[in-house]
Amino acid sequence: TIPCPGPILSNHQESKHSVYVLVVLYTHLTSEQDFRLSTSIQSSTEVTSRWPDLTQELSCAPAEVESRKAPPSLKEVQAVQEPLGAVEGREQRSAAKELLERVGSSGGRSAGDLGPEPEDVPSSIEQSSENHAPTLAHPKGQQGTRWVQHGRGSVSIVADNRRHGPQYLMLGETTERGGRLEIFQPRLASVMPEFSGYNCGRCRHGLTGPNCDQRISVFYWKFRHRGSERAISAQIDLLGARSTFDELHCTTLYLNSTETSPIRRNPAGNVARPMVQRLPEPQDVLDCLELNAFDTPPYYSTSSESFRNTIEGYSAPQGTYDPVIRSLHNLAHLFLNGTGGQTHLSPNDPIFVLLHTFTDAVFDEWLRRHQPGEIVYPEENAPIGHNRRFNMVPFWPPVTNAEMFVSAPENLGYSYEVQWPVRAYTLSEIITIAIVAAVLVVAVVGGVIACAVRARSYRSAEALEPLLGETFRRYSEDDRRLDKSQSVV
Ligand SMILES: O=C(O)c1cc2cc(O)c(O)cc2[nH]1
Repeated sequence: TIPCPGPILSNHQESKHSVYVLVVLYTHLTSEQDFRLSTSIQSSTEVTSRWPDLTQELSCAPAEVESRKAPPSLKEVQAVQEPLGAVEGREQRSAAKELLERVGSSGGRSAGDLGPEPEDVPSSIEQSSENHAPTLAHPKGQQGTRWVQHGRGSVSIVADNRRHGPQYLMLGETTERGGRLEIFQPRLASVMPEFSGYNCGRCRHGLTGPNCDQRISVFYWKFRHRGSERAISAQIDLLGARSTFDELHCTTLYLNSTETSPIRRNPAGNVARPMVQRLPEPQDVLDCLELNAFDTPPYYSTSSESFRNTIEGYSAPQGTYDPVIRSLHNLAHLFLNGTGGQTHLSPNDPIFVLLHTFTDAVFDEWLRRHQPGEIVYPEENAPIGHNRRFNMVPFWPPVTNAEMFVSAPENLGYSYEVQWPVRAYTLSEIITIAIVAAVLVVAVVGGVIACAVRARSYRSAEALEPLLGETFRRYSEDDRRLDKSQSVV
């Protein structure tokens, strides 16, 4: 029996750093009963939550995982994203408070374990006319992160009121109660650095064992050459039989669902969609790595010439957006043809981890090659949750997209040992190279011949030299004689 890959995995928003995602998820499981999330309204924009001291944890290996008190679920975190717009005017303030308190109470807060009590109560909650999201005004007219150190660290929650994109169509709709449906994006602040995918329990991230000197490795699914589908399918079968995966019943993903269903998989079996019967190839990876722009408006699945959208797989590998194309990450998902091909279920298939580890490796390689600053990450107008300072929902503790827009070896404590394929030359490049090489050969050979001919003519000139010298001497003697005679005159 193959174990489920950790808890019921949510694919609500896939992370760019899959390994990090795992760390966070395992961390969720390792949270002990003294885990607490104390939420209080520090101000309209701040909520402080505390984390237990987990320094006594031996390891974050899943085998040792025990979950006694769950951290807040996505639903609970989303409680603060509920429609503030459904209530209006003065009601908004108390509604905001209620929503935030609901997160606090559902997150395990208990008397005596509370973080600092609220100091400020929001003075106002303003509805921005420009933004989709209501603006929670900081009482002191500023936004900032407030840090409270405790064990693994505490977080403060700050609101980032930058505009988000219009992709979520439900927003702004009138609800049955007559209010307007809005999403309040809490945009939570960072946790302590060692918690952000770095300190997985007692040892540093990537290390385990009694002395923390044993390295942890994760495998990844590397895309292979054209025609490797059959071989790959056979290897995929090693991760569980296709179609009937009877021994592994994972809870289906819909939150709070208790239903279970087998994982299904039939790689390359989607005859109705031949385009997804093939896998991405190394050249596709190389092509997407060459894209310079991290993202382009509208920062969505329709973006063109965007590395993000290309590695995601909504563009051709060279970057051009085409609605019928599926490539790279998406193509691999759809190739699996079953649980792994459905956005809301795919993390339940263990192969998800391997695919996302490789996707993360490509992203990391792109960061290494292009060395972008966070400035290239869209600051606003990306879909909800995807602005630079927005949080990667549903991960908790919160981490912003900017914080994960960093190279793994230098910042996150892990690295990939991937041998990136070398780019094959195109026909026109081969012809150009051939012509240049031919011209060079002609030039070199011509030069050598010219030198040889010259050397030869020098040698023959030298052979004549004594004769010529003699002649000149005689002439000069004649001249001297002539000069003398002239001077006498
Ligand atoms: O249709 C797609 O492009 C598609 C399916 C699918 C499934 C999945 O789990 C993903 O993470 C992405 C994805 N894209």
